[in-house]
Amino acid sequence: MKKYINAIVIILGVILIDQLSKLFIQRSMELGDSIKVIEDLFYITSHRNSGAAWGMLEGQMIFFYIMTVIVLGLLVYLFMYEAHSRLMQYGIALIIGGAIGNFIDRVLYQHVIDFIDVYIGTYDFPIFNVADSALTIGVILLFIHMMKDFISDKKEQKMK
Ligand SMILES: CCC[C@@H]1OC(=O)[C@@H](C)C[C@H](C)CCCCC(=O)CCC[C@@H](CC)/C=C\C=C(/COC)CC[C@@H](O)[C@@H](O)C[C@H](O)CNC1=O
Repeated sequence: MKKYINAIVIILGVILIDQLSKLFIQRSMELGDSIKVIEDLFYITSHRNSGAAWGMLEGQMIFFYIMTVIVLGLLVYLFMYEAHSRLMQYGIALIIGGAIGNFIDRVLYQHVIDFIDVYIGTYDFPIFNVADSALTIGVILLFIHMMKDFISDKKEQKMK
């Protein structure tokens, strides 16, 4: 039962922070406005994206609705029947929160509000948001969990 409470707190927390940050950007910045936070590294730039990462599948809202519902269904199943480690539970909760955060934008505005603008060297990484960050961190946690599983399986095989 505790794992559900932790997950619900994480999911609601991600959605709240994501939606509040997007609301702030909508209310206090014009589209295209950019505020320097750290010179040549980190800017807050008001941006909209009607696609997925890197603007893929621009405007394909029906695809995004279907994809997100499938992703969410899969993740809930995984969480209920396969998530035994906290790492996996937290990873899945972060991805669910991020997916819902962007889903709310897509349903309300048919685009996603982005504002985190970072430069890696001279490369201007695609502008993203809190939901994307939660999604990406969740994906990384799941990946670490899978690697740990893989390594421990290898060790067990060696001991046999
Ligand atoms: C992060 C997933 C993207 C997010 O997927 C979602 O919503 C999910 C729930 C539903 C999609 C309909 C389906 C996922 C497609 C897979 C995908 O896209 C593979 C991506 C890999 C990823 C590693 C996991 C890299 C990183 C991306 C970026 C940096 O993220 C920190 C760039 C973000 C900017 O392009 C920004 O404009 C994007 C905009 O905010 C809309 N966001 C989405 O579509």
